[in-house]
Amino acid sequence: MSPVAVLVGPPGAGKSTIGRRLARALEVDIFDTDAAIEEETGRTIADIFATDGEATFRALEEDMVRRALTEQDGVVSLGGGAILSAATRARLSGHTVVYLEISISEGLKRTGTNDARPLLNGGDPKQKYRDLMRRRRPLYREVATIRVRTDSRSPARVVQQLINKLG
Ligand SMILES: Nc1ncnc2c1ncn2[C@@H]1O[C@H](COP(=O)(O)OP(=O)(O)O)[C@@H](O)[C@H]1O
Ligand SMILES: O=C(O)C1=C[C@@H](OP(=O)(O)O)[C@@H](O)[C@H](O)C1
Ligand SMILES: [Mg+2]
Repeated sequence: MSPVAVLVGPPGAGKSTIGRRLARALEVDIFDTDAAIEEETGRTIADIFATDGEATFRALEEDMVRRALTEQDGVVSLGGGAILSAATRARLSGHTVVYLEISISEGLKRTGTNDARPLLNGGDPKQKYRDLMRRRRPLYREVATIRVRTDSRSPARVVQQLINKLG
């Protein structure tokens, strides 16, 4: 089994939202690795970060992505930091991987100020998002086979663009 598309990109790019809508449009299942981790552990991502730390979350995430890539045949949405794992990047090779691109200013607007994304909490969110993009942009580009810009595009238009590109 292999997903029809795997969505990657920074927080706020729309991986979860576009994943759901794309799956509906293609009439396939959606599998969001963050939601699956929360379901399997019975805990929120924020709680895992706060109690066990980022390294524990990354290990759970790496394993969930590994299973998703072999067990799912619909749309798979990853968390924004999943591509930090070299093993995950290697496993993405050969898959249809969509990089949902977003500007820093729009990404910040979409993630806003809430507790759902522990990585952007505390300190200066703008600086955090900038640092995150500096480190990750080359990794998103490395794994992507398709790129779609999401700035000033409604979710419906992003999905339409994506369907055109997926062919
Ligand atoms: N193309 C878009 N235009 C405007 N808002 C969007 C778009 N895509 C997603 N959003 C909004 O941005 C927020 C973050 O989206 P989400 O799908 O959770 O992103 P991700 O999973 O990549 O972090 C949500 O409130 C969502 O409704
Ligand atoms: O960028 C990151 O490191 C993270 C992004 C989150 O997912 P989204 O990208 O769906 O917000 C979630 O996996 C976790 O909070 C860590
Ligand atoms: Mg998400």
